[in-house]
Amino acid sequence: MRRIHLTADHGGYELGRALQQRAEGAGHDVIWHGADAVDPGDDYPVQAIRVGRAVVEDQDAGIDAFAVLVVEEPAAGVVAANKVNGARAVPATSPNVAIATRRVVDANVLVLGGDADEQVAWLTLNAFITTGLEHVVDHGRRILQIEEYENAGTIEGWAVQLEPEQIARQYSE
Ligand SMILES: O=P(O)(O)OC[C@H]1O[C@@H](O)[C@H](O)[C@@H]1O
Repeated sequence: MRRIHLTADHGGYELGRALQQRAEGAGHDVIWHGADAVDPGDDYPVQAIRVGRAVVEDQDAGIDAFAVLVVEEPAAGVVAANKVNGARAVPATSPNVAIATRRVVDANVLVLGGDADEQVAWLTLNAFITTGLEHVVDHGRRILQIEEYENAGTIEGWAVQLEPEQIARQYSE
């Protein structure tokens, strides 16, 4: 069971709701962040940033959480969600793509296209939430560099100087 912060704009509303039902049926702790209905006037940045913030806050608190955003054009949602410090938002059109994003960059926000096949989207979501980071020393160091830039505005400092065991320890904390 995982917490899933789920949201969709009018470009992904029907698929978002379908995924909500499936995820709840599978026993996950699903938090729906809107919209409440198809609203052509809603804007994806609000929802993208909302779920980006929610997943980062949960992960900082040690909660096993992910975010999923469904919009018409995934790239738009990815750009918006990645403005949140600590959010690593990626688009994925298949389980294999989702697995790669999790292994390499420990992505925490999955952005799906509203016209995706429901079953493929569900399998993609499941692959995303059940795959972990691989090669923690190398991949973790690079993620720590991103976080260093987010927090300090530089990648010249501590993250690039860590020893492998420090990276593994730091990343697993
Ligand atoms: O309703 P329109 O503006 O045509 O398209 C909305 C979609 O276009 C992009 O902003 C987002 O992907 C959103 O889902």
